[in-house]
Amino acid sequence: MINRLALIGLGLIGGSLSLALKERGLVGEVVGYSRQLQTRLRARELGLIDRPVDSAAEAVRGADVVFIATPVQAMASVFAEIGPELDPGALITDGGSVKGNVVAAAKLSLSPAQWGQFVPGHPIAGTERSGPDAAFATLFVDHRVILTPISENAPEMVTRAVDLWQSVGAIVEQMDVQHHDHVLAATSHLPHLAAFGLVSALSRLEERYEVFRYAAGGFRDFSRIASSDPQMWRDICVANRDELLPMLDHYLVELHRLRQLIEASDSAGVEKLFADAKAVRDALYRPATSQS
Ligand SMILES: NC(=O)c1ccc[n+]([C@@H]2O[C@H](COP(=O)([O-])OP(=O)(O)OC[C@H]3O[C@@H](n4cnc5c(N)ncnc54)[C@H](O)[C@@H]3O)[C@@H](O)[C@H]2O)c1
Ligand SMILES: O=C(O)C(=O)C[C@]1(C(=O)O)C=C[C@@H](O)C=C1
Repeated sequence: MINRLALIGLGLIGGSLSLALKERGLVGEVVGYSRQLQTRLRARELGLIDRPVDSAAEAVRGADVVFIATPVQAMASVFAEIGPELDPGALITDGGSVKGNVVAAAKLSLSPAQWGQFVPGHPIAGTERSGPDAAFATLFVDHRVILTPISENAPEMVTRAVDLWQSVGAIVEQMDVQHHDHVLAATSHLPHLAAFGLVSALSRLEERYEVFRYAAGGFRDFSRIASSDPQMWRDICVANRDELLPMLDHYLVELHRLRQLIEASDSAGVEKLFADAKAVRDALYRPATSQS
């Protein structure tokens, strides 16, 4: 049970965590701060927070849990602002999609005595929608949450972070910060880059209006995530560039290989590449049978 939760960033992720805790009766009061007054008022109207405040520092005063859910590059200034106001017993955690830069920002802005309180986290759950209206209470149910504890963490703080996510139905795993950023570059950051890139490329075609008029299911499925928030994805791509760029190069090599096969009218080669990819994806998303 949390007495007072400080929520910094009142959008899809922060709002959904708050709704999930409130729905289960696991939190006393939720105090919220977001940059814009309009967002804070909307968050209260939607019941995501009980009390909007005018600064991150004010939000964390007296809180026993602090959850930061702003875009990842904004977290450095948040840590700097909240540091002097944090309760020494408070758990500080976040939902950022990149962990390396967030941990570096925390270490730079919090005092070494506070490092042990910060347990970095990342819910592998989301949608292409953002802002307080996008939040919903069931977002994390049966979804993985990756915690990337740091060596300074007090074991009690890690346990509290695990309990927090499990209490809203998530499956918690732990991994090393750098490994997290490597793996997520592949399965989350690269696909978003590909989707934004495809829509951008098509929108530059002279015949774009004609092209988009006939866009159907395939384009819709592939491009859904290009409707995601540009600021959030700008921050992720820049913060994780060291892992993302080699992954992008790896993808470009594969696209180039495919291009060569098609150019050579190598039907067998094209079919094999597609069949191998289909087998991998089918295995990943095989529908559950009644026996399994
Ligand atoms: N959207 C997803 O699918 C998803 C999934 C997992 C993790 N994440 C991560 O969670 C975090 C939040 O993402 P989201 O989808 O909730 O975004 P969102 O845009 O819905 O919400 C972000 C909130 O942060 C506020 N904000 C921005 N800068 C701020 C600042 N300097 N100080 C205070 N508030 C500020 C915004 O006004 C907004 O209310 C990001 O770090 C993102 O990488 C997102
Ligand atoms: O389903 C979506 O729309 C998402 O983009 C969710 C998604 C992803 O799967 O890539 C996006 C960012 C995250 O940090 C975690 C989850």
